[in-house]
Amino acid sequence: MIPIAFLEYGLKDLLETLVIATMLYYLYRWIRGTFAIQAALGLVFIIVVNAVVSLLGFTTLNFMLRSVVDVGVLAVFIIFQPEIRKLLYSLGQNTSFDRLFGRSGSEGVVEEVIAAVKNMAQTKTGALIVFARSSSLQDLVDVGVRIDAQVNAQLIQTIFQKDTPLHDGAIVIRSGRIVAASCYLPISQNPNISSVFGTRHRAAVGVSETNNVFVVIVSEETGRISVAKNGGLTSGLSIQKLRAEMEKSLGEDKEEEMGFSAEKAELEMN
Ligand SMILES: Nc1ncnc2c1ncn2[C@@H]1O[C@H](COP(=O)(O)OP(=O)(O)OP(=O)(O)O)[C@@H](O)[C@H]1O
Repeated sequence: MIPIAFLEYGLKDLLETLVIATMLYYLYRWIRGTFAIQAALGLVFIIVVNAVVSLLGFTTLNFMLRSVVDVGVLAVFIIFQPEIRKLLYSLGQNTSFDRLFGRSGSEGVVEEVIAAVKNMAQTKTGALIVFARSSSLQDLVDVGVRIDAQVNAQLIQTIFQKDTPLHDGAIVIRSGRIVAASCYLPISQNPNISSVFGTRHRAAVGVSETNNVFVVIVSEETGRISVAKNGGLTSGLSIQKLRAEMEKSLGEDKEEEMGFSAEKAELEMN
């Protein structure tokens, strides 16, 4: 034990401090760049003002602010609901055995998707392709149109062909198969997404905020290729860059660890 003023600080305390510091660091990384960080700053501001008011002895103001802080715990759960859901999702997913693809065949899937994306980008055919783990996104798949087909470039292009019944919404790929089309995804409320992106891109970011997914988007307006993961969006990818991103995020090495790269994609600001 090392005495620090009136405190006895031992090895156990040091360990506890390190655990708390690590938790806070990861919490910050989690919510960095999201709406939650602004809400967190707002809460911290109220707590600081409350402390100052209390020091100055303003009793009525102190009572009012304390009441606000008292309901803060409930507010935290409401404000951070998407982040908490994402945390619980990923904890559950990282302990489960399911994987993005079976051990074999993932390379073929990547090549088929790349071939489709290349053609759709050239012809400016809008597309939204979600790679999910084997038992995830069931609620979204259920409201889409069940397909259960091998991943094939021509099939993907046919699904996203304008004026066909299935072209609206997203396709979901799980365990190397297209499981559904016309899936409706949650739209991101992140205010940092540039206004040049419409609902297709916001839906891609939205589904990646609370699920461990990798999403490929082709813009109908510009033919631009983008990817979304971990609540971030990277836009204007070349086919080579897309292949690299897919291999990095869906590749077997990462798959061994956690299925997806934990690295956060940059949120497009322009
Ligand atoms: N919540 C959603 N889930 C799945 N797909 C969606 C969702 N919202 C919109 N889409 C798809 O996006 C299309 C509309 O795209 P919109 O033009 O609004 O977005 P965008 O990001 O500007 O895309 P683009 O660059 O292709 O125009 C819809 O026709 C539909 O296919």
